Amino acid sequence: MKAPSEQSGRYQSGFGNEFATEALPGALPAHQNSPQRVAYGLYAEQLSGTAFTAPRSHNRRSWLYRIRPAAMHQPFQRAAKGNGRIVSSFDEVAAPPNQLRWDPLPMPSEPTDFIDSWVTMAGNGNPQSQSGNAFHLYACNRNMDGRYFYNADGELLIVPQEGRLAIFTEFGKIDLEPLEIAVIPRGVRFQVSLPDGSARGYICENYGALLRLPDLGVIGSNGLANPRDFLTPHAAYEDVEGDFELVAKFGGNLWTAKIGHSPLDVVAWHGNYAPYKYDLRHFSPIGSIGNDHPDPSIFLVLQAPSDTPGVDTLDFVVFPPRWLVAENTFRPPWFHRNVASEFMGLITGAYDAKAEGFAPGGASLHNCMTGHGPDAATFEKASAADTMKPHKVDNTMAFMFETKLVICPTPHALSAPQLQSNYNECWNGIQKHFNPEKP
Ligand SMILES: O=C(O)Cc1cc(O)ccc1O
Ligand SMILES: [Fe+2]
Repeated sequence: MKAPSEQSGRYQSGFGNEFATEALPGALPAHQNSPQRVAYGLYAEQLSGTAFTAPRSHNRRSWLYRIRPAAMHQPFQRAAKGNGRIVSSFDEVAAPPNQLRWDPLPMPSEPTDFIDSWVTMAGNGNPQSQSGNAFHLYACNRNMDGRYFYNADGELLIVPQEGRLAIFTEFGKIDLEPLEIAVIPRGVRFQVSLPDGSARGYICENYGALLRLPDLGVIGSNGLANPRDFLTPHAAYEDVEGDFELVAKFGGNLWTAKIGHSPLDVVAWHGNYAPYKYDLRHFSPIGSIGNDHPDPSIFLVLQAPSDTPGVDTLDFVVFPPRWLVAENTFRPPWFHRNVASEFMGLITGAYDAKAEGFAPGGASLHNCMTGHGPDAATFEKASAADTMKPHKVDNTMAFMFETKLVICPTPHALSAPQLQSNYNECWNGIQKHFNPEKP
């Protein structure tokens, strides 16, 4: 049998469960958290993800039984900010109300690991006030050998677009591929390797309330993202010593500390604060079976609520393969302006509102009250389509990070060569069809 650190991910199913898992039999203490002496000479340590006094329904914490406590490392020093393009404050440039769209990031020309490859495209709020979010892209081609990372600023929602990620966390191993997502909670240490040699995707850093499954209201007790499809790893650890580096993102800055052992040394853990993954192909969409295109809130996977009921600081929404059957209806997304701001990405295929120009790995930003919707080609096609026939939107997976907060692009995003200077022209070909003589 392989050593626990060499095994690939093994999972427990459910969202926010009270999980219990041990890589060695009897490593978890029974009926208590902090015995005088822990089995196997392990140290007990609590990791809290919410205030100690948070209501039970939202309270998240886990107990970790580890070879050495997390406190054991050299002092942190300020580190270069990865590739210099990680940003956590969003007031450097005035956010334009223009529609913005970017081509995919190219793979790096130099060996670059997951952490060093982040490019912040946009965001709002800041980690110090624990509100808002940042939207990053990554494109990397090197394993994090000897490097470990944690983010004190927010939980990370990782959306791979190309190439698998092997994420070894304190809580166990997550194997992630495009069309799956992972959430790494604030504070959890991890290391990313690239089984395919390179990888590209999107990261949402959520400074606000923890992501949770939305209420389903009149939909009932099933549908959308079902809790049993969320997978949390079983405990897995490595017991290795060496000249390693622990990188922390704290207060918007990257910090680095020497560490003489792997911090992925948790032999057993229990609790409800842990990383998880979810396969977007398991999403069970709800749609219109009569007429009219519904609001995109029907595609909500996870939400980070604000203090105002019904208003979120972050909604993660997917546009999965599905049948369109609404009759006498313009079936793609309609023209619209919202109070919410929308940062979109595409994992595979094409998005049904955009015939051209929105490439897998690319991104778009439509801020609050900025007019957008189907491009001219999509409008013409869908206006003439036969809606007596069902149509399958297939081989696609687009997604949206949507927030009540204005999304400010970073200076880099506004000057990047990937910015499409002619994006707004996709609406220029829209014809005037108005004829007061012809109802
Ligand atoms: O393409 C977009 O802009 C996202 C979106 C999709 C939809 O079906 C309705 C509203 C909306 O903002
Ligand atoms: Fe929109």
